[in-house]
Amino acid sequence: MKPEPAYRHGSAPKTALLFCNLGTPEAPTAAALRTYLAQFLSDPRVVEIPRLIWMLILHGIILRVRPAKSAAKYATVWLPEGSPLKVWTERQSKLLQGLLGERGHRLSVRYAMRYGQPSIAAQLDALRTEGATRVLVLPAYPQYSGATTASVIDDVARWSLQTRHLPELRFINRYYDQPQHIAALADSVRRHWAEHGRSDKLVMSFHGMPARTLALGDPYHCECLKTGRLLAEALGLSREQWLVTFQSRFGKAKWLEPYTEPSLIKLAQEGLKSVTLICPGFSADCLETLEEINQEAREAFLHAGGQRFSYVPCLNDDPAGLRALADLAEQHLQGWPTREVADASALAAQRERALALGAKD
Ligand SMILES: C=CC1=C(C)c2cc3[nH]c(cc4nc(cc5[nH]c(cc1n2)c(C)c5CCC(=O)O)C(CCC(=O)O)=C4C)c(C)c3C=C
Ligand SMILES: [Fe+2]
Ligand SMILES: [Fe+2]
Repeated sequence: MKPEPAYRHGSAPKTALLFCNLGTPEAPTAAALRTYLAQFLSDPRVVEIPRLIWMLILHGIILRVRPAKSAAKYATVWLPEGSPLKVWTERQSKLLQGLLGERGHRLSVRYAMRYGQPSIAAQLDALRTEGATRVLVLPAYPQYSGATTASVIDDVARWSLQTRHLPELRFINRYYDQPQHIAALADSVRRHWAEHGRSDKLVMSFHGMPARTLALGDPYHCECLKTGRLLAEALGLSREQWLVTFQSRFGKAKWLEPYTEPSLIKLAQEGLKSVTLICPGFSADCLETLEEINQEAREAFLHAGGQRFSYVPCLNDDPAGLRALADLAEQHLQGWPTREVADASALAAQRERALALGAKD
């Protein structure tokens, strides 16, 4: 166990919000991708193949081939400030801090990445040093899956195994069906249609998962389908006007179906002329939405005979999306009095009492 700040009598409880996203490479280079993919793909929550066999495949084949290919894709979406996923996640956490502050909450908001920097452990250490005694962990995934949400919880648990004086911990497992979240998504589609025109179909593409995880009890597939239904209902779409698909298949095994790109090609070949794409499983734009959807899938649809492909950005810094996250945080902060103004005299009296009892300050 690592050394910790000395215990201080009479410190006021302090609450923090830790906003955790997946993580991203430090640069769009093969070397940075190798480091990132090695950590990401070694997580047994992400690849559920017997360890020894998987480590041989990962280090013998994948980490020799994929880094350069993925780096080239990242280079097409990289921003002057860095990886889109990191730029958005950092901005979301700052805006969330401001929004909760405006609502009168005194709490510190930090973001962390499950893979790469800033790590969950480093941010939890920093919060402990700041004196946080209560931490609400918000994984930036609307739908729960073992590969994402549970992996964030694993990482917090790993940190807690090394920590003596633990803060109270709470976790938000999902928010896909929160009415404010669905309303923010629906509004973003309506605004997009007002600006770019409506299409024949709305395709909602979610990150895929191996199909077997559904049979093994992962709720992700159900939560994606329900997100699709709720969003379609909010937009007043009839059943033939929308479709849920799954992207980002990895490896040869069967993943959740229907797959996004083959579905778009089939739709175009059947005569569909225009399509609107949205990725409601991603809280921020990243490689998977900007490159795989807005570049690759767009090209596949147009090449197969489609005429118009329009992409609705993720909620990113959308004010309604952030208000939904702030509402969600407030709901889960209940019972933790973040609005309580620390009463200096009560605190001083508490310290006096502790000293009178002979406790060391
Ligand atoms: C190998 C298995 C993978 C599983 C299972 C998986 C699940 C999963 N991932 C996300 C969200 C994101 N994934 C992103 C990138 C990405 N995902 C995988 C593999 C699996 N994901 C890889 C190898 C990569 C890296 C890029 C590449 O080489 O293709 C990202 C984008 C990160 C970025 O830097 O922009 C996100 C976000 C979810 C939600 C999910 C399961 C529900
Ligand atoms: Fe992924
Ligand atoms: Fe991808």
